Amino acid sequence: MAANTRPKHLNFLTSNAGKLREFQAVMSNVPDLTVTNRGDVDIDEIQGTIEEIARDKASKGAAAIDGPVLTEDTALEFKALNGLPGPYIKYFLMSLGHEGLNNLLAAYEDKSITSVCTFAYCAGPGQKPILFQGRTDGKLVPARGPSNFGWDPCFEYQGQTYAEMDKEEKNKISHRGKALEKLKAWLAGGEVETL
Ligand SMILES: O=c1nc[nH]c2c1ncn2[C@H]1C[C@H](O)[C@@H](COP(=O)(O)OP(=O)(O)OP(=O)(O)O)O1
Ligand SMILES: [Mg+2]
Repeated sequence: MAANTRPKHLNFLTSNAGKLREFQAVMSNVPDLTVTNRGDVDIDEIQGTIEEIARDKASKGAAAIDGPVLTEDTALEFKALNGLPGPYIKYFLMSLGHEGLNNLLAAYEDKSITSVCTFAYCAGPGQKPILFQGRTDGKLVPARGPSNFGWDPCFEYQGQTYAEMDKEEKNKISHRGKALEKLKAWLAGGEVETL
């Protein structure tokens, strides 16, 4: 896609306030870009790989609103569990809570986890989504810090949990911050790694 055909507007479909807050903090000052959000479009999420789920969600979103959309999927991979819960982390978190997530790794010495953020841009119904992915390695720990965004209190990166960091600090090193750097570079016409 030529640089001059890259979008000047992003309509981010998400019902998650934490995702939206971090997205807006990074994207609201991008030159020549406007962003909007819709949280009311219900998209059934399929089972599959992170990338399959991300593509399907963006395609369904574009069909639902009959226009261009940006969607995002977040996964949390536990190394000792060969990548699970991965894209199903939402349901694990809802059912088990922070303590239950830690219990999943009680039998394992290796507490390594990776947060994975995948933004998907779909230019309209029937168009192939373009994926921008960011990954950050960390450690699963008992909850520390404010509990206002998902599993943030349990994700430790270099001695601090995501929840203990201030917002700017998290965006600098997080899965979402890295994915948004790729998206921004692409919007500016650059060659970036997409999926
Ligand atoms: O940076 C994060 N720090 C902590 N927790 C996070 C983060 N990012 C997503 N999360 C949580 C939200 C949900 O429990 C699950 C992802 O599920 P996921 O389907 O991608 O999100 P969602 O359903 O809440 O919003 P959406 O409307 O965009 O699908 O991980
Ligand atoms: Mg979801």
